[in-house]
Amino acid sequence: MTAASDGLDGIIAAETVLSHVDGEQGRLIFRGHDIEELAGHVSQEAVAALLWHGFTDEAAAPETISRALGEARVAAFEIGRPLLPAAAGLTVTEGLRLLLAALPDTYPLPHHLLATAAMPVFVAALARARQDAAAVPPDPALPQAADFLRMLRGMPATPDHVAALETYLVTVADHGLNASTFTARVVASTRAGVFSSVVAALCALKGPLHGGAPGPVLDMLDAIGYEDQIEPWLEHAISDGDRLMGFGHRVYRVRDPRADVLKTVALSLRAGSNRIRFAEAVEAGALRVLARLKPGRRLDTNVEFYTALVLEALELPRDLFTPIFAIGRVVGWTAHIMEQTRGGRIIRPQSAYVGPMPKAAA
Ligand SMILES: CC(=O)SCCNC(=O)CCNC(=O)[C@H](O)C(C)(C)COP(=O)(O)OP(=O)(O)OC[C@H]1O[C@@H](n2cnc3c(N)ncnc32)[C@H](O)[C@@H]1OP(=O)(O)O
Ligand SMILES: O=C([O-])CC(=O)C(=O)O
Repeated sequence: MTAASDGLDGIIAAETVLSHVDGEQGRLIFRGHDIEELAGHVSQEAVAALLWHGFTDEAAAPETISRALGEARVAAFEIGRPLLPAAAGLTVTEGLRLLLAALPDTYPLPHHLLATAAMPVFVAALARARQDAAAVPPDPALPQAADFLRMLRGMPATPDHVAALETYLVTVADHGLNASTFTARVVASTRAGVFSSVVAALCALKGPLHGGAPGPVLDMLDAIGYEDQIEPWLEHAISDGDRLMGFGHRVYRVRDPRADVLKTVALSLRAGSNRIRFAEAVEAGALRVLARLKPGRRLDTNVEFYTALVLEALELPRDLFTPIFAIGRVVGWTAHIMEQTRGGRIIRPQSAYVGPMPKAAA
């Protein structure tokens, strides 16, 4: 047997038509479209139409999907609202895990639609419940991004906020075989169903090394505080063995293309603000420090650095960042789940046993 690959690095574990991450060129393609062609130009529903195409029975037009998601948000609200008291005392991500796990496998709506629609409904209701505010019912006529902000805030969001969130949700919709998508595909490969696969994916996303990085990015900016502290603070963090959140990637050896897409969004919301200028200085300092202290590894900015600044500019609380990532990524998860269950075999790699062998019989 060959040696194990640490972290499955470089192992190709699935064929997919959904997305391609070109780590050398810094390019991300969704089904034949560069991310720059989609983000800021199309709706989340249009990306769902693109990624789900061929896996579902319903017509793939974005308007049809928008209507179906609207109806599914109403259904999700009916399922989730009575369960909110059970989430008291949990974080929003933990509450989301609980409510998603309660989606019944027998529910008579297409499960990829209900899982996708449930995300904004549950996140908004859980965030409001935390502040003793009543859940706001969905408006099925709105697109997901606009309805999420409306359900969260209890009032319609401004067009610039809706557009910024929409761009973010499109940007993070899919990303090859990242940890959460791989998890979704493993669970789907056992035929456990869409809801179980999505719950498992959310659990993988929750970790700080994957979708949990943007909140800590802001914590890092706050902790650094002043321009003259940037490099000393970062050097100290690395010498303590910490990782700089928002930097490094398993696949990209150059800058993550989504960083520039989201930097443009952050600038559009907060042009000329001290916060963005400071973040740019921290980014530049981090790249210098990483090149100096980790010379063997090409570490660059990843999607999470400017995600943090976009979500902060949208005045969203830090503990909602991971669940909001899930509102975008569920489109990719469900597409991969459907792709995996179309004839894919159970995912079952092997391990190399390095433990002791039984003692020979005396
Ligand atoms: C949506 C997303 O999930 S994007 C990723 C979000 N996560 C983060 O931003 C967290 C910070 N980044 C990281 O922890 C990593 O870069 C990961 C998890 C994203 C990728 O990890 P891997 O490709 O497995 O890199 P690996 O863990 O093998 O690290 C290789 C070397 O680079 C170093 N390194 C990698 N990322 C960083 C970082 N952000 N800061 C400091 N050092 C780093 C490691 O310490 C290691 O060096 P060492 O061998 O001297 O210890
Ligand atoms: O691809 C990865 O490993 C992590 C990532 O950037 C994502 O999931 O968007």
